[in-house]
Amino acid sequence: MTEGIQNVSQPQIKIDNLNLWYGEKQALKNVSMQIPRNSITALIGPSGCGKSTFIRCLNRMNDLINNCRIEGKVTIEGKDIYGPDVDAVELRKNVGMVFQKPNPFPMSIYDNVAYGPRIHGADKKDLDGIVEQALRSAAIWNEVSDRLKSPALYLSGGQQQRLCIARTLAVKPKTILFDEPTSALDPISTLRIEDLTMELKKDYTIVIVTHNMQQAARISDYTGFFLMGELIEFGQTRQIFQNPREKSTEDYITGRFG
Ligand SMILES: Nc1ncnc2c1ncn2[C@@H]1O[C@H](COP(=O)(O)OP(=O)(O)OP(=O)(O)O)[C@@H](O)[C@H]1O
Repeated sequence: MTEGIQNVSQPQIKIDNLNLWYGEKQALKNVSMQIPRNSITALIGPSGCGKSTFIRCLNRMNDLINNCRIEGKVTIEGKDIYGPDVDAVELRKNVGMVFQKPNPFPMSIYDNVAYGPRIHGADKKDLDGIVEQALRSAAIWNEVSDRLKSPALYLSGGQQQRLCIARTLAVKPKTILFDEPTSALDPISTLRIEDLTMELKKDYTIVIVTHNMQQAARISDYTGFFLMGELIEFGQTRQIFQNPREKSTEDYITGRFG
């Protein structure tokens, strides 16, 4: 990797020499990155370059995949998340994830948001407040406050995605991973999620995988460009888009390949 942001003081997430194999196939090659807190980091690159694989390493989602082997170190808030004493369920509470396709549970709007806090032992009397707060933070409260008991699957795709964000916020993570959160949404819903993401960075550290260059340029503070499992370039978004150091970065963001 070329010069980028090498030494962030107290990064929220620090990745050192991360390598990952699916069976014989190496999907991540020696990736190092430091992600500052309360920032948005966009990960871009052509299909199959390892963006989703990388983001899944940050909350150990790859643990769930057979024949997946990981080497290297991922530290979040100073703690090695692959250390022997780490509880992956607890980790995923702190490092929430929102997926490409909105995936509400087949239950009411209220129960979708209350689900996580209930599992983690929230007091029943606190649940109404937690649910309302999460729905407000995800900018959907005004649209659903009068029908909290109706099925989440009745909501539009954009509303479902904001509900999924509310569900993630309800367990009070510090970091949120977004894996192409708007690729299934129309342009208006996309802009709403983008505005929401920028709002959320006040309180959270956000990492977002996106195929949408305008989105990365619009909302992120830092951008990492991946190519065939390698992090080719990582730096401030403005620098990556206006003055990339690597020719392959420039080719990608100007649409010459990918
Ligand atoms: N569970 C798996 N088993 C085997 N190979 C996998 C698995 N998941 C991903 N891969 C392979 O790892 C490589 C990286 O995939 P990944 O999904 O991380 O790329 P990506 O950059 O997120 O792609 P896209 O933009 O298309 O979502 C690809 O070659 C993919 O086929």
